[in-house]
Amino acid sequence: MSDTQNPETHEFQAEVQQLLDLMIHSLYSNREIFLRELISNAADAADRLRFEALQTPELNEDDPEPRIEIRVDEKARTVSVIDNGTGMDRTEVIDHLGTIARSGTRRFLEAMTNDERQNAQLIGQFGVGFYSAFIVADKVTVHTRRAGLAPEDGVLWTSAGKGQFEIASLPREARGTEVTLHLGAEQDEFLDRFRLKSIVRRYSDHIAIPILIAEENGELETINQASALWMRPKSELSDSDYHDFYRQLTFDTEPPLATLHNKVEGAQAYTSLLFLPSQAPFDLFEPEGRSGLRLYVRRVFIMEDREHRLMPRYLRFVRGIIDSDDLPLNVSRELLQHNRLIDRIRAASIKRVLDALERLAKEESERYNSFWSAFGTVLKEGPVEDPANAERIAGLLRFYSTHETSAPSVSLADYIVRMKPDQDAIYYLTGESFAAVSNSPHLEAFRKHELEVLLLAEPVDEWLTTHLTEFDGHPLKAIAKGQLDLNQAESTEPPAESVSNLIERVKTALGDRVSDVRVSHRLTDSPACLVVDEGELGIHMQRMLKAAGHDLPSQQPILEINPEHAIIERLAQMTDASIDDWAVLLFEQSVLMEGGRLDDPASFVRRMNRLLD
Ligand SMILES: Nc1ncnc2c1ncn2[C@@H]1O[C@H](COP(=O)(O)OP(=O)(O)OP(=O)(O)O)[C@@H](O)[C@H]1O
Repeated sequence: MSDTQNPETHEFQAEVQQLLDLMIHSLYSNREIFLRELISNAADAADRLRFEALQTPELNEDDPEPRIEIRVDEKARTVSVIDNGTGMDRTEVIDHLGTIARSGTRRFLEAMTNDERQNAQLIGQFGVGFYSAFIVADKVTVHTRRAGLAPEDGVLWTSAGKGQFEIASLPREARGTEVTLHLGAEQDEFLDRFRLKSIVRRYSDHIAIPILIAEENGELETINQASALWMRPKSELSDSDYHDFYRQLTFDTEPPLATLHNKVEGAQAYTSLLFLPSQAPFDLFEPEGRSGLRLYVRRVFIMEDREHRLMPRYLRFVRGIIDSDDLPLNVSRELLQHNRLIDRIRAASIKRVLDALERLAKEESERYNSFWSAFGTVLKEGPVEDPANAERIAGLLRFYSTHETSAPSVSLADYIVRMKPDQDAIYYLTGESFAAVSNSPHLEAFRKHELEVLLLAEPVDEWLTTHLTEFDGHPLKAIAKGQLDLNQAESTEPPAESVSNLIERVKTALGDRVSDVRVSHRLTDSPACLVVDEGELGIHMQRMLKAAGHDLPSQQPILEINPEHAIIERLAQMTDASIDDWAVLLFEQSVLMEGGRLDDPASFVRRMNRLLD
């Protein structure tokens, strides 16, 4: 290419080089995916152009039909992927093909392991795209021209993937991008058209744009189906059609747990094709995770639903597409925010997903449990985010309980079936970790009375329980809050005088560390525990909020002591000054049992040693 001008050499951003090196090593056994990635970029560029041309029809020039072409040159040992999409201008080439703009790729680098298979899956999920070309090529050139610019504005990008790339001006008549791979030694299999076609069919069959290959005699053959799969009638589609489409959409290697394909006719027509994945993507909990549905209007790709307008955040694991016949093609993000049509599509889609989950829970509880272990934490955001559906979502929740400690598989309905005849609430305990809640002293009285308690140890549980206050007419009650009267008779008896005296002395010793000290009716084996008043934030919740930087009004817990415990009996008889140490120690023990931290651990140790001495 002798007529290039203004050549410049640029360094790759450090992470790009790192990514390239890692990718070449870890994906070698899966190297055919480079073609999927290049085709996917070409299709994205075509989609973008279609969208931009709605506003600016001139961008189509006189070539409005999108297409992707694969060309092989056996002599030069090159494979090219050519599109007539948006193309790139010089700045875009430098920005997009020299840096890693997306934070997802950075996280991919962090998540990389030494395990090749895992990395291949990872890379699939992150879709690191363009750079995968270097797995099979020892040199890559990109010749591109931005739609709407003059042929002289064409740009040539060249790199051997070794730290640098060159960029130069090179006129290009055709709009769009041509990526040419100069195959490395031993990559001749990718000169075989038959092999290329089978890769395209495997990975890119449902790309809604024709993918053509130039045969040796120059004739063009269309390789893929090139139709929007979701527009075909259900009866024509097999499970494997859906799976292939799902794989292309999500790069997920596992087939989906459920596929929901619906065509809604009538006043508002739209088609939705929704998938419930069977495994969680890596970025499920990232604020900018690539979750979300894709919105189409009459087969034209409009945008990804990053703002969760089509599907709420607590269902962000649902993948798929919505294709509306009635939205305007020039729909903008702002318009999406306030659109009754979108509201209706959203409500109907939520309903479809909840229906499907209920069906799965009822008919295939084991698969539902595996769904739960992948996405349960996300679904627990539901009652907070979507109060209108809170009761339905609550029915889908699963928990550990004192009845079932091996897996979180207890539903609220299961719990209700096991309730005692006079039991008036669904009991639960929240805390820092499963170990902390399942060994908590708060459970002692419940164990004694054989009352089941749900054990909640995820951070989201604190929010969940502030919003989910009843289920099926039964209130949910935190067992670490308020007074507990499981056995009315016991609690009405006034404490013995020695115990009342002890309580007064402990109160004095603890000062403003506690708001009260009282006799407990929830302990059998432990000497003391901490509780908060009904209506106050739980101890664990207070700690989480403080850790997140919230300024909370100080709420001191209540220390409850168990007068039947040997230590308390002994303390009640004690008269010397060491009672102060004992009081503080009881308090500190109780903080530790809650999974909390001591403000002054050194004093705790000294105090304990004094008493042991
Ligand atoms: N054929 C193309 N036409 C126009 N722009 C392209 C083309 N190929 C790549 N690009 C630009 O380069 C960017 C980087 O591509 P790359 O494949 O590395 O990541 P991506 O496509 O953004 O992400 P992913 O592949 O994970 O979806 C793209 O976002 C796009 O802006």
